[in-house]
Parts: sequence; C-alpha cells; structure tokens
Amino acid sequence: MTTPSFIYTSAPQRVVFGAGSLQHLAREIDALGARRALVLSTPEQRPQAERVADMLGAHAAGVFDRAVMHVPIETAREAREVAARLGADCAVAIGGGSTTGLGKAIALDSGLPILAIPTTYAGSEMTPIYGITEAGMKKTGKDFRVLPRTVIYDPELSLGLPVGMSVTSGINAIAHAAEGLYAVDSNPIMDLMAQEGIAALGRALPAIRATPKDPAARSDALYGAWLCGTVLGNVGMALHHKLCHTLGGSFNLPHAETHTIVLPHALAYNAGAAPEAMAKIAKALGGSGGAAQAVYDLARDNGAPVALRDIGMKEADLDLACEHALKNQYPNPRPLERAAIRALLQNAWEGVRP
Ligand SMILES: NC(=O)C1=CN([C@@H]2O[C@H](COP(=O)(O)OP(=O)(O)OC[C@H]3O[C@@H](n4cnc5c(N)ncnc54)[C@H](O)[C@@H]3O)[C@@H](O)[C@H]2O)C=CC1
Ligand SMILES: O=C(O)/C=C\C(=O)CC(=O)O
Repeated sequence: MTTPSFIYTSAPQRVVFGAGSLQHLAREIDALGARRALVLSTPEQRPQAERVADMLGAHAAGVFDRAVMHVPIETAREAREVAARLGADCAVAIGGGSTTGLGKAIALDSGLPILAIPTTYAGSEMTPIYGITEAGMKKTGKDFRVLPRTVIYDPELSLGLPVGMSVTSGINAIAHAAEGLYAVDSNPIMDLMAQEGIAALGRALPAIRATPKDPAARSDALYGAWLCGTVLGNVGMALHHKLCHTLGGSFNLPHAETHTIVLPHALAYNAGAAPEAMAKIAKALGGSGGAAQAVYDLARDNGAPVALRDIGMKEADLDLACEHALKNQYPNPRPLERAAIRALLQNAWEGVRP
C-alpha cells in the first residue's frame, strides 16, 4: 500500500491519563502558571466540582455550577462575568461536553486557559470546536483559544456515569472516529486513532453494561473517547454530524442519544461511497457484516434507543430536518441527495435496522 499525501498538524495539549490521576490536579494547575481557578460543572455535578475546589484550596476562585447542554449565550455571559469578577486566571471544567463547552465559551471571550476533567465520552476536551446557542440557533466555530491546555482523564470519575448514558456517549465518540475515517482531510495518524478508538469503545460498552463499575472497562472507554475526540478535533465531519447538529439544535433532541440513533443510518447512506472506511469500522467492532449494522447492534444490544420517535422527534418535523440538513453544502463521501436523506431520517425515526 502506498502512503497518500497529507497534512498533519498536532495541537499542543497535555494529557494526564489513569485511574486516580485527579490527584495531580494541583501540579497541573501550577504547570499552567494559574493561581485562581474557576471550577465549572452542571448543577448535578456540583459535589464533584466542590471536591475539585477543595483540592485546589487557596488556588480555587470559586465554583460556577450552571452548565447546561448546548451553551446558551445567557449562561456563557453569566459565567464570563463571574470569571472576571472573581479574577480567575484559569477554568477547570469537570463534567461532560456541556461543561467543557461552557469553559470554551469563557476562553473564547477571555483567552483563559482551560483544564478539562471529562466524565463522559463526548470528546469536546480534545477539540478546538465551540458551540453557543443564541435565540434558538446553535452556532459552532473553531478557535484554538478554546482548546483545553491540559486534560486529566481519570476513569474513576466516570464509574457513576449511568449505563444508558455511558452507551450513548460512547457511541457519540464512535461517530467522531467513524466520520473521521472518510473525512476529506483525513490522514494516516487519525486513521490509526479512529480504528483504535472504535475498537476500545466497542469492547468497553458491553463490559460497562455488564459491570458498570468495572475499572478496566471504564479506563478502556475513556481511552477510546480520548482517541475519538482527537479525531473530531483534527479532521472534518460530514453528513452524520450535520444531521445530529440539526436535530439537536432545531428540535432540542438529546445529544448523545441522537448520535446513537442516527449513526447506523448515516453509515448506511455512505456505505457504497466509502467502502474502505466501512470495512475498518466493522473490523474495529469485531463484526463480519457491515459497519452500519455493527453500530446498530452495539446500540440495540446494550439497551440504547434506536428510534428518533422514542426520544421526542415528531414525524411531522422530518421534512424540515431534511431541509436544514441540505441548506449548506459540505463534503460527504456520497453527494447529498434529498430523497435518500429524507428516507434516512424516516428509517432513523422508525428505528429500523439498516
Ligand atoms: N465542541 C465539541 O467538540 C463537542 C461538543 N459536544 C457538546 O457537548 C454536549 C453534550 O455533552 P455530553 O457529554 O453528551 O453530556 P453533558 O455534558 O450534557 O452531560 C449529561 C448529564 O450527565 C451528567 N454527567 C456527566 N458525567 C457524569 C458522571 N460521570 N456521572 C454522573 N453524571 C454525569 C451531567 O452532569 C449532565 O447532567 C452537547 O452540547 C454537544 O454539542 C459534544 C462533543 C464534542
Ligand atoms: O455543537 C458543538 O458544541 C460542537 C460539536 C459537537 O457537538 C460534536 C458532536 O456533534 O458530537
């Protein structure tokens, strides 16, 4: 096989990985040169945020616990004001993509460095991508100021992530790697990471379902999430991410569940146009059939939702979702075809196996 031409830019980021690695927090804050860290979380994860603040002692400026999904601009403004008022020189985000996203909204405005402590598998901590929702519209952009400088991956912090959320969040991560494998700007390094990331999550999710507090499975899942998040941060996404962005942003569907339901259908749509990528996905998931079927089975067999109608999508809104998805052209292995995308959405709504 010949190696194709490609461009690979590696981002400056420090990753501290391992069970118990939260104990290195103070050292890592020191390495950033920070003295007053504002700790961010959702209301539900306030106890974890307080633990982090306690560990920081005099270097904690305070806790802001109002992170919510899709970063409403009002919350971003409030968090920015709190950071400025408390004289914070760093944001510590403990939680999932919503909390990391709030940290990014602060960093975008102020340049404050972020130390991220992920507790789901969404992967935002590895990307320079931010999203902010204003007047019901979610806008995303790319800016290296928002890329967390340091990431502490401690699998002990995700032991309590409910099984349902672990499975859908893990498949959200797999989606980044799957689309990375057919990205127009892909490269061999991202290919390796994508395959390894999918394989790690493909092993870990059934193991977590069987034994939610299995430390080895939690570690495997977080490792996979790291790799898949890196792929998302480095190469362009395609139809699947566009559809999920539309469904989440315009119809307020839950993020990880939407990814889980749509991915098999987006892969089926692209299967004929990206056979090599599909073979790699299927192989990483240990299946002998197709990639779309392997992802669908992973979700269904581990108790995840497989139909958009089961997570609040109305059938009457499918036409509008299709229009949104076709609004702007973007690279995708198979050209964007209205009738086929409408059929994809119908299949995802009904939850049929592709
Ligand atoms: N900018 C980027 O690169 C990316 C952004 N995102 C964004 O992240 C958001 C979704 O993030 P997710 O991580 O899926 O969900 P999330 O951050 O909204 O978390 C969902 C819920 O689970 C709770 N939770 C998180 N970790 C927990 C744990 N270990 N134990 C118990 N509860 C826990 C949270 O407090 C929250 O209530 C979306 O807004 C999405 O657009 C997602 C991926 C990449
Ligand atoms: O919407 C954002 O915050 C940016 C990217 C993502 O959410 C990636 C994804 O769809 O998982």
